[in-house]
Amino acid sequence: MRKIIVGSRRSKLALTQSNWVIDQLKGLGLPFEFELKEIVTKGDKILDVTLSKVGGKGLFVKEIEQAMLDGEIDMAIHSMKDMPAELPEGLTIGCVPKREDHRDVLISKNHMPLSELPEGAIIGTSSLRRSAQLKAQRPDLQIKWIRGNIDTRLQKLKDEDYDAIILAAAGLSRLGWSKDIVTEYLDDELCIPAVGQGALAIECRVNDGELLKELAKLNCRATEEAVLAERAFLKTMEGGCQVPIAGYARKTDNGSLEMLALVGSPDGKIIYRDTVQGTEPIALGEELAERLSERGAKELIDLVKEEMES
Ligand SMILES: NCc1[nH]cc(CCC(=O)O)c1CC(=O)O
Repeated sequence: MRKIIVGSRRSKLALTQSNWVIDQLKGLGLPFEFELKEIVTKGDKILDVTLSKVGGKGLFVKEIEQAMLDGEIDMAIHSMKDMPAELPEGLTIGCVPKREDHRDVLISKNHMPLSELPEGAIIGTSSLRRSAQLKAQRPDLQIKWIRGNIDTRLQKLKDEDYDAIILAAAGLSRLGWSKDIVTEYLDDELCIPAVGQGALAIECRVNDGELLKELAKLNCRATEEAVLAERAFLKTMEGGCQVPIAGYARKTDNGSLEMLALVGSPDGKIIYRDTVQGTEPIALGEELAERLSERGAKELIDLVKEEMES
């Protein structure tokens, strides 16, 4: 029986996700043995620097991808939202399992929802997307960067002067946290999630036909289509992660796809958002990107990029 080497970051979330996928694949009776191999990435080593300053998204993914291209590992499980818009040549997302809850949640010290937090309350997040959307609703809020894994952030909320933090619902539930710790689920009106949030990406080599054929058994078509639309949007916007950018697509009851997206300024003063419906995922994501661009989102992105570079 072929042994599939699964590369994983060493974080608790990454290991949990990797083991979950392996269990699912075993449950589906795949004709493979699996072995988990831990890989310590650059992103895990520099946890005290703001993500967008050290190369952003690709950081956690790149070294694992290199190991796959080098044949040291055969597949890897990533949080879809950590995946850059484009994959290196030779690699592909072979399977997208069913999406978890896509929403962000607010967890506040005194269990006060966003609307009741006191004037000037301190919110912990290091996501421009989250801070821009919160500031758009509540310009008085103070954003204080917070880094570290999910458990660390929850501990910092207890120990430090944050009034609340924002986390992804999916990460919390995968790590086994009860829904009771959530103060408020942020709906799409309040905070559109990151592209891919709540979904997983199983990455492997394009030419590994044997593995690809078997991975298809765990694929969720509805999630795959939603993620295709969201990632087409991301790619067309060329946002990088210096710019608040959000996108979420879902299948509607009539079988078509509905997608909403947002691009904004980091201070939340400028927000472009729109929604489209359609049937072809990639075209849908591109259409939304073009619509936002026409209204000024592209100039905003270029402006923020220029400011970052100067
Ligand atoms: N930003 C880091 C990150 N990458 C993936 C998740 C878990 C949620 C997911 O898989 O979408 C998280 C934690 C968070 O944002 O709270």
